[in-house]
Amino acid sequence: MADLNTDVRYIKGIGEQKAKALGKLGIFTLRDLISYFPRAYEDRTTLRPISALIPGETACVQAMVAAPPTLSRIRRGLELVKLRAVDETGAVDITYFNQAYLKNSLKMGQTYVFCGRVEGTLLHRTMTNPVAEPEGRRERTGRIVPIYPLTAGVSQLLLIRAVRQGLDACAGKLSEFLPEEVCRENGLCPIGCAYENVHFPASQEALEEARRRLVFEELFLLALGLSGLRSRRQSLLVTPCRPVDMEPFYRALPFSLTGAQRRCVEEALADMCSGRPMNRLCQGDVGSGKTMVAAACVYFTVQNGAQAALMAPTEILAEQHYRSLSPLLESLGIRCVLLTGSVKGKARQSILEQLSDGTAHFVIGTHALISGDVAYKDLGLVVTDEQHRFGVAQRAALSSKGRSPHILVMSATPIPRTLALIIYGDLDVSVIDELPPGRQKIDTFAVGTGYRERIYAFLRKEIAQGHQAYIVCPQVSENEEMPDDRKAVTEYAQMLQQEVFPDLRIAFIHGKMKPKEKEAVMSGFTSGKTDILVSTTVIEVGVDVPNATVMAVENADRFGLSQLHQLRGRVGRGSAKSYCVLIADPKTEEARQRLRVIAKTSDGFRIAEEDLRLRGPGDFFGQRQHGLPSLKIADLSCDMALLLKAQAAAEELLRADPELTRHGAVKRRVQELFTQNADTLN
Ligand SMILES: Nc1ncnc2c1ncn2[C@@H]1O[C@H](COP(=O)(O)OP(=O)(O)OP(=O)(O)O)[C@@H](O)[C@H]1O
Repeated sequence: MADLNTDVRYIKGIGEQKAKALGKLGIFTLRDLISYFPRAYEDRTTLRPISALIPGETACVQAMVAAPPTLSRIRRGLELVKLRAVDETGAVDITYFNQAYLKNSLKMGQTYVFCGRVEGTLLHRTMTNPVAEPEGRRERTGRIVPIYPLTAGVSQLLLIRAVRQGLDACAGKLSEFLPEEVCRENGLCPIGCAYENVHFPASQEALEEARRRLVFEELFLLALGLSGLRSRRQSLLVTPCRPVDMEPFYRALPFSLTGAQRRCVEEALADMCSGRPMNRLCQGDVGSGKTMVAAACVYFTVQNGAQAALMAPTEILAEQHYRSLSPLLESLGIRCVLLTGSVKGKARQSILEQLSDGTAHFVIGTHALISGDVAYKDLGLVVTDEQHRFGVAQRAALSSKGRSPHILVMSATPIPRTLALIIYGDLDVSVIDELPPGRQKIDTFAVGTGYRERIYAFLRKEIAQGHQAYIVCPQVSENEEMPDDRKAVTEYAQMLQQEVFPDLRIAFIHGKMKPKEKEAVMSGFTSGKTDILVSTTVIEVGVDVPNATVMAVENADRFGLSQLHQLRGRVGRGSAKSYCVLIADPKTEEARQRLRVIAKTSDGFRIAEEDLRLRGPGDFFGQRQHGLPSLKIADLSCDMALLLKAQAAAEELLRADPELTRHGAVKRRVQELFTQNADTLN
């Protein structure tokens, strides 16, 4: 007797080799098999007569093979099977490439259903490689057919047959685990019905119902799990910070904080005084002034007698933060040090000593800050960047270095709050929804490569007025896998210097330069000694040079929306009018659309939403997921309404039964979902 944990080899037709191939898709048991959801469907319900087949459309037709199929060998590696199929309305000529066996399996006089793209003309219809099935079989035709993601050695037909058997073997074993009232209130169909129809939909409506139930279920379990993490964190106790007079800090700033910055600071300080470890995400659009919120928290922590660490995503940024924050904080009596991978030998030793004996109050660096040999006297606060995917495991690594430090995560990706709850899991969220005063809109233009001369003239004009410019240029290479951005940048900079701007000061920077070289180039640009900085996307995040007013991006169609928004955010950081020029001859409609969106939208929120819509959540999350369970069926770009419902239902259930003691089956499912990612969530 099979159950959900039975090995897939139980299925007829799945031997060692096929089982191995299925393993690559993560399918080992019958449960995995029936939870392997289609990525799309094709509605092959309607069978048309041949006379209604229109070239260019995909359609299904029921027709009889009129004469024995012929096989011809054109050359090595190219065999054609040809046949004519007829019904009472006409004929269609069908060709198969390299499927010689069909010569004998498709038999004259028998009727089949053929599905595929119709080609040719209305007078002479043809089809190439259509799916063919004897009439009445209905595995791949005559119904809504699932389309599964495949891998080598696993075909659609194999999956369709295996899933069919899997469902038949397990149908009775799928017991309902969602509480009855949750199903009722949210109008969810029963579990067995959902699994059947998500694979083999009886109708479009049944498919919708099935998907709805499974998406809800997934988001519901996720929401429950995340709440669990959150409440576990809230049960951790730390010594509450004491309130501190922040006036000296505010007075030391060259500007007053915006209302939004102040609110974020207050939310963070309240967390730190609460007696529980802070775990807060501070979200703000590019240039909204997140660094000062961090600095305020650092000041507060050090006044409380503890140390603080700021972990930047790149060395360039770590150095920039060190340059801008240390004069401010040192003037307030806070000892700041910089610790990156390139600080070595004696210097490193000395910094490590200062951190372990507490003479250094604040350390800025890269991921090296949580590496094994760094010990702190009393680490109270870690400020980090969303790019670090700072999961529970990293937090645990840090906690072992002292008490449970407060954590503040900075993010320049403004995403809807409900989504943030999922992406950032168990973090509380603050939003800086206001830019510092005096900022002007960045004028953004998308232009073709034919405009390059005019752009150079424009750069020259801006530089003549004392401003600076960035030019970002990724390599466009035949070899998509290994674009050599370094070469692109050095050659472009050389060309500009020799042929276009012999009189201007041009520098270049890329990720593969030595840290010392990078530092020298950046400080040259920051101090105004360089007019134009040619760069790869190493300058994408966080670089802050307010005197730069032009960002030109070559091959702009190669970047995603959020990335373009980040790049554009490198200008318009002071009060001078700034410009962003996107240079591209986009080849696809999607790329054109992206450039249009970025040119007319400056609101990071809308751009993030659009990005999510255009790219789909896979890519969006691919970069950002913090070790959360991956979603099998929910699509957060269009399942938002369901997400809200699932979150509400999860909260209600937890209010009634916080430990889920009365809902053992739900609890088990949550644990299963989260233990699949046990290394990051424990
Ligand atoms: N309240 C303010 N008034 C005026 N200028 C400010 C204010 N807050 C920050 N700034 C300045 O605005 C610029 C951008 O600030 P910051 O670098 O903190 O932005 P950010 O939010 O980290 O942006 P990004 O995500 O692009 O790195 C800096 O030059 C900073 O000195």
